[in-house]
Amino acid sequence: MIEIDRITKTYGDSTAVDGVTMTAETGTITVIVGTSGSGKTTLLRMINRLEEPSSGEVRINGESTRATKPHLLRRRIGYAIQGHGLFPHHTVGRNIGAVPQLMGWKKDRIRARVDELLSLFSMEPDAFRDRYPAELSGGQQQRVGVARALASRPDLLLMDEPFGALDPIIRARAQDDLRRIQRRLGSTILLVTHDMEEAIRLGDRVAVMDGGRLVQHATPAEIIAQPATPLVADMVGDVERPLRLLSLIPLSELLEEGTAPGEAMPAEASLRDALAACLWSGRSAVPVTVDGVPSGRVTFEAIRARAELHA
Ligand SMILES: Nc1ncnc2c1ncn2[C@@H]1O[C@H](COP(=O)(O)OP(=O)(O)OP(=O)(O)O)[C@@H](O)[C@H]1O
Repeated sequence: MIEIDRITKTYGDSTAVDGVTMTAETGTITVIVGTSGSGKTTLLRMINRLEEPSSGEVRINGESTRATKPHLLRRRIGYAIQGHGLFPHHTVGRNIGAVPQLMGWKKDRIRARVDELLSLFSMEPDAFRDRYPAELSGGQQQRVGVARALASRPDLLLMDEPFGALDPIIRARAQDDLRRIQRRLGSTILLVTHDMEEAIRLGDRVAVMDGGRLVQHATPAEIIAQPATPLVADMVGDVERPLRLLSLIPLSELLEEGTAPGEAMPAEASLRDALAACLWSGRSAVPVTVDGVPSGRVTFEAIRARAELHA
């Protein structure tokens, strides 16, 4: 469990983080979201003591971070940043194995860990282990950056805009991967983003920062249903944009051949209605009629892909 206890950071007269208190349970993802300058990065960097708090403290599993030397603390806490920060002259394998090596793991154990992580991120170990970062695509570099941060099974993984540089479609895949791997490994993650949609998609809990303060800390469903401040409401409003756009597009646009179970919908109905029908009834597609005649189907996957184009 991570306990952030009345933590504050001031620079001269200005307060970057103002008395933030919150708890993150082990094995969960907490997403810290807020506009530029709201103090997210400063809050994150106080957890691994890249910044020292002006007051307050952080406890990891009951132990104050002040009790551990910063460089030792940082070996226990993974850190992944936008633009991945890979060592350009080291292979993918050496990059991922960097922290285990510092911790004195045996070669075989490091190798096994590197291969396990590459496989988890859908990168064939034999094909990628010995490549250099420059020989990878942006998305692959980003995955290696996250794999490196996870390599030593840290108590905690801090991620600062880890997907900020990725285009929206790859980004959605990267988020899905992270979620799957986090569940599999049981990692505890604190992730910073300015993107409320990412927060809602990834977070077990979402922490919204505004002007250095924590203005809401709740589940994604609570944030959507009961935004605590007008700013949170605005941020949530942006998320609905893809949904609003789906409500303007008729089923006829994504009509494909095939059948689907359940009640049919007319081709003039909106993608939003079909999405709701799929989610509500647990179907992966709905049958569609044109002028009352069964004429094919629209799949959940196709709607989702379309929504992502507008994200
Ligand atoms: N080293 C520093 N010296 C002085 N002021 C700083 C320093 N670091 C951050 N600040 C100020 O603290 C405030 C919070 O910055 P921080 O980087 O934590 O915000 P953020 O929410 O992460 O923003 P962004 O999304 O733009 O990265 C800002 O007003 C920033 O200018």
